[in-house]
Amino acid sequence: MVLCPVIRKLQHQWVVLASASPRRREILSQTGLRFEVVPSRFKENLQKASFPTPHAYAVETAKQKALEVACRMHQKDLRTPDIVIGADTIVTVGGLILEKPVDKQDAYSMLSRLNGTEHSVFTGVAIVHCCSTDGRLHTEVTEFYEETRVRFSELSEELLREYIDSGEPTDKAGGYGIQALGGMLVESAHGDFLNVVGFPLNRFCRELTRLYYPPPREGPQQLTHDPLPALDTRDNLSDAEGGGSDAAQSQEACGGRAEAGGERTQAEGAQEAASNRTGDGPPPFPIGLLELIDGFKASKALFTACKLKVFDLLKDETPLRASEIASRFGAPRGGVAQLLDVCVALGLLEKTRRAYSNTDLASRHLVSDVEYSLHGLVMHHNDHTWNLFSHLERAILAGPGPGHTSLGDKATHLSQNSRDQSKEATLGLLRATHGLAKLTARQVATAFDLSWFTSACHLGGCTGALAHALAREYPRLQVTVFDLPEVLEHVACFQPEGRQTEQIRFLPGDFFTESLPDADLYVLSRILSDWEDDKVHELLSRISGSCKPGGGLLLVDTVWDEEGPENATVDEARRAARNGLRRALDGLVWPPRAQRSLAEYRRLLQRHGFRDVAETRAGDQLHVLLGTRPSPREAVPTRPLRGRLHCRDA
Ligand SMILES: O=c1[nH]cc([C@@H]2O[C@H](COP(=O)(O)OP(=O)(O)OP(=O)(O)O)[C@@H](O)[C@H]2O)c(=O)[nH]1
Repeated sequence: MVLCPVIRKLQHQWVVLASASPRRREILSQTGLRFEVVPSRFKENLQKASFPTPHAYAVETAKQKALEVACRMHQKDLRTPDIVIGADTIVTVGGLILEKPVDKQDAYSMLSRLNGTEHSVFTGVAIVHCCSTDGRLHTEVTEFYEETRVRFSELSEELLREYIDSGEPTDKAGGYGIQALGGMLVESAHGDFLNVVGFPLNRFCRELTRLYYPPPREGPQQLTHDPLPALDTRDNLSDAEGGGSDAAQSQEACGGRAEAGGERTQAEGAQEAASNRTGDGPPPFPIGLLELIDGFKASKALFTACKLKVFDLLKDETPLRASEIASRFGAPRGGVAQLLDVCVALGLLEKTRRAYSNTDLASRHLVSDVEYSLHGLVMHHNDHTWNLFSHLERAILAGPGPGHTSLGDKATHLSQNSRDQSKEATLGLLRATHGLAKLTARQVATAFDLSWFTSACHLGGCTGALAHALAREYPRLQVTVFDLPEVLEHVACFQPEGRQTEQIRFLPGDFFTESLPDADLYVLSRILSDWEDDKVHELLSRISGSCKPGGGLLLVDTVWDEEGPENATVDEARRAARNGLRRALDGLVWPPRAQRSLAEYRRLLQRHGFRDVAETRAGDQLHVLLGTRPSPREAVPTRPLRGRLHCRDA
């Protein structure tokens, strides 16, 4: 029986469910819809960290599952389904995304995390309308997600073990099936029950209704196809290539109009435009805009928790209650408990049985004395950047120009103005830059094979984070860190213990006025973008003058024309856009940095006598160029360890 009228509208459409989940098949078949099942081969391996929210990740995975099936069917059958439906269910707790457990141990750690606490279940769904013109597949994607809040009661170890032994957790997101034995674990569920089971049926029907019965004066979205008879289940669609797919593959093969996750569908745009034109009813709730309006509060909560050293208090892994944490600060419990709960919601803390502990993310980066701590960076933003941005309007209205004292004059690179800074301020800046430098140091050190250099000089090398990575990668290399005396007087506390210390020496000096130490390889990391052209030429000509034939210059910096790598995946393109946004935001309060394009950096190196300029990336934000001074006999080969040689000069 078909209760939902919109399902009747689909009676003559060829509908495909791109899922191997028996639960999804069962739920969807309850609508009376006739559909075929073609399990997706999309490998669920999108970078979770690159998504702003867990549900954006689930939606994008659902979309890629559906697109992979649409493309495969189009290619193999030369018959295109009308509609392909994909879904992905995840569980989120304490900032972590849990999918299906890989084994019993994984199931145990998932269920232990969920024990006695509340978590969210998100199912992302993509409805892909397909049509084929001139042999090309065109797709129109509608995507949405549903959230259900589920609370587990306090469960005994024995119960968890028995439940895991039942085998039920294996193919279930978060390691439990609410519809079966797992129902015993659940104290309460707020929201759509079927959403937890794997498919938010109610929301699905509402979305179809919205698509097929749009508001008055907006004609229904017409997709004209030859009606095809609905077919029976056909799990094994042949595929000569075999294997799975990834995001880039499915988008490219489709050649369609699939948008990146989180963006509005055309139908939503049309609906909003229609309601704006006619004034019928309120426009759609602008959730993205409201998140943007509130975004600063989340940053400030993180800053405050770092300032209070909440994550340091919890670093020894003994969970503490709000009252215990409050008493360490000598503060009333109420406000502290609220801050801690906000940190839980932000994925920085976990809360179990009313006690708080650090998430992995916080243990790794927010404790002040761990190897990859970003605590210094957070404090720098709290103590300086925050104030600068509160004067943003003044900075913009005053604008650049003669006599312009930009708000951020004091915050540029250490080597420019550290003489003016108090010791505490210098130390704060060193902590901020050290954290970031450590995170990228290994990628920079291995961007090219530098093993034939025996001595390197890192100009403006600050705390020696990159020097240590170079020494670790190249045991024959002696590295000199050359920086201002007032910088080097603070670096002792940043030095790790270990063998590489013998390979490194710190030499005080000013690279504009004093002779540069001898070295085969000079390194400049994030220096040139702090200086205007005349100073850059001065510095490069000094390096070129000191560099022996066969020696090299390794240049590391951000570039303004970043577009992500060639054939960038959706993730990479998004990251590049975010880096651009970050730079643009900084440009609002700091004096405009001398951002250069990759081609400009390459030309700068060439102009100062460096040849065979090779270029690659190090992580998300940095580009690395290596140029060599020609030796009289032969050019020194440059071999990237990874990545591609994008440009080689004759
Ligand atoms: O309470 C329950 N929670 C979750 C489930 C089932 O868990 C899986 C979730 O995994 P995923 O979304 O990746 O889907 P797959 O099973 O891998 O199938 P696809 O081919 O669509 O990727 C899902 O099957 C839920 O039904 C449950 O049963 N109960």
